[in-house]
Amino acid sequence: MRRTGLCVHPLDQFHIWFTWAHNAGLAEPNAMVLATVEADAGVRARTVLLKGYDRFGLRFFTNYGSRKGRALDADPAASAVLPWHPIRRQVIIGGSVERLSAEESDAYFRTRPRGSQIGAWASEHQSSVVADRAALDEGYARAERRWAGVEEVPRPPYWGGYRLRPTEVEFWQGRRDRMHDRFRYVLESGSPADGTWRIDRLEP
Ligand SMILES: Cc1cc2nc3c(=O)[nH]c(=O)nc-3n(C[C@H](O)[C@H](O)[C@H](O)COP(=O)(O)O)c2cc1C
Ligand SMILES: Cc1ncc(COP(=O)(O)O)c(CN)c1O
Repeated sequence: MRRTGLCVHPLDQFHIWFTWAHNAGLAEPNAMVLATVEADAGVRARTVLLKGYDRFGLRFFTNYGSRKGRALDADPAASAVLPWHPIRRQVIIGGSVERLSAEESDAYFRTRPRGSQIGAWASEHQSSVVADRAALDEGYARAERRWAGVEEVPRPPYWGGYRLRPTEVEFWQGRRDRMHDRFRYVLESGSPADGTWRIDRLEP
């Protein structure tokens, strides 16, 4: 990797890499490990699916009442890792999240298969303890009956998206002898979409 070959904006560079990862046939190139801060439990990470991105940030969807949802609403700081092992690449994004608008969340929810839409209603309290599989299946059947005959299952009020607004983005390309290429974009001034980004090469 060469400094001169990098895009001025990290999300433009991300687009090139994401397209490459997609075309390389990786199983789930949009799977990203999202770390959040919890008031009493430190840091916690889990995988979510990246469902869209632009210069404003990266969008993912979840249950706002889940463990991650509550963590993010109390402290919006977050970091996401896209681990593209087969192509020896990694992207790390740091920043803070904001909720998407109801319209943006509605628009995405409408694209989900009906079964997943029902599932969101059945998993109202995502991340809380459930007695057993039977209780889950009953909940799914109840939600199915509730929306039977309704052509478009509405988005549950507790379900929607977040945008991770980047302030730092690192691109990592594995190379021989552990002498990897690493370039980090840091937002120096302005907003993520149209601010000024500094680019530094890092030691591997
Ligand atoms: C590949 C993969 C993708 C996932 N994508 C999502 C997602 O987009 N949204 C989501 O809420 N959970 C997703 N999950 C489940 C989460 O990892 C997690 O178990 C769940 O959201 C509860 O997390 P929490 O208790 O930290 O809130 C995914 C899991 C895997 C393995
Ligand atoms: C619970 C949950 N919610 C949301 C998603 C996001 O993906 P999709 O909208 O494609 O279901 C996933 C993907 N694994 C998931 O497991």
